[in-house]
Amino acid sequence: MNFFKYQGTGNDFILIDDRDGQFPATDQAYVERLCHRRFGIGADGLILLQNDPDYDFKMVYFNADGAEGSMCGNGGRCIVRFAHDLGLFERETRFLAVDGEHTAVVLGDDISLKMTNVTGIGDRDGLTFLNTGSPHVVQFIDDLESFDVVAEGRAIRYSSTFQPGGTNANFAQVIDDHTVFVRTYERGVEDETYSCGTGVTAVALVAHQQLTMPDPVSIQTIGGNLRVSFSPESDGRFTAIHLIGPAKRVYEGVLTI
Ligand SMILES: N[C@H](CCC[C@H](N)C(=O)O)C(=O)O
Repeated sequence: MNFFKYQGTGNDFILIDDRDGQFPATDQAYVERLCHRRFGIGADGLILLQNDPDYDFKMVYFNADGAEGSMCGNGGRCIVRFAHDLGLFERETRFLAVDGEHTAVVLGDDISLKMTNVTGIGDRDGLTFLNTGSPHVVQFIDDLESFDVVAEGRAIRYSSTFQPGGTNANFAQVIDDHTVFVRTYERGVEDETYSCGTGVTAVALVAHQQLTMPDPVSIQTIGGNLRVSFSPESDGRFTAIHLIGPAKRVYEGVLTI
């Protein structure tokens, strides 16, 4: 079976064309092994591109621990690039993911991915929490470079407040009046990743609501730059949310395990 490796701002994924439905998707240990950086290909997650009768394709996303995850924004941009590379559409696409319908547009090196609407930004035991397709805590701090993202993120991820599912944890530092630097501890990878698409989306919306940062918000991550545009609604919801940034094929290979 062939596989492809893609990355979006350093969030890296194994992509498999599973339109024939042959991939053993229920074998969690196998997916985990493929994502392992010593025993496998190495990736933050694995994504299947499957057929769907009503859409250009369907995205099935697994975290590096082999379990099916909630929505993945960078993975969403990568599978759009993959579908484009496979010739499934020319400029605009409509696909199905775990959180429902998404549309996306190819803009040169960038993919603009429409994210699910956000119902509001809440407070859970003093922590800012929202769901952008995946659950995210957002915390603004002053010196993000020297911050212990793994220790602090893990404490939030496993705190009783967010059980049983847990949450992703994002730490953000304001760079200027429209730019934020973000580092994320990802559930399911159980480590800091170079970038998290649903996470930076969450940070942008919180930066708008709490710090009046205007649309669009520019985001810096360890793996590169993203932009998030959105429409704030009067009832606290956000619509027309777009995550915009690069997504690239890195290599292709043949599975021998
Ligand atoms: N890397 C992903 C997030 C995956 C979500 C996953 N960590 C979970 O909560 O299941 C992104 O770009 O949005």
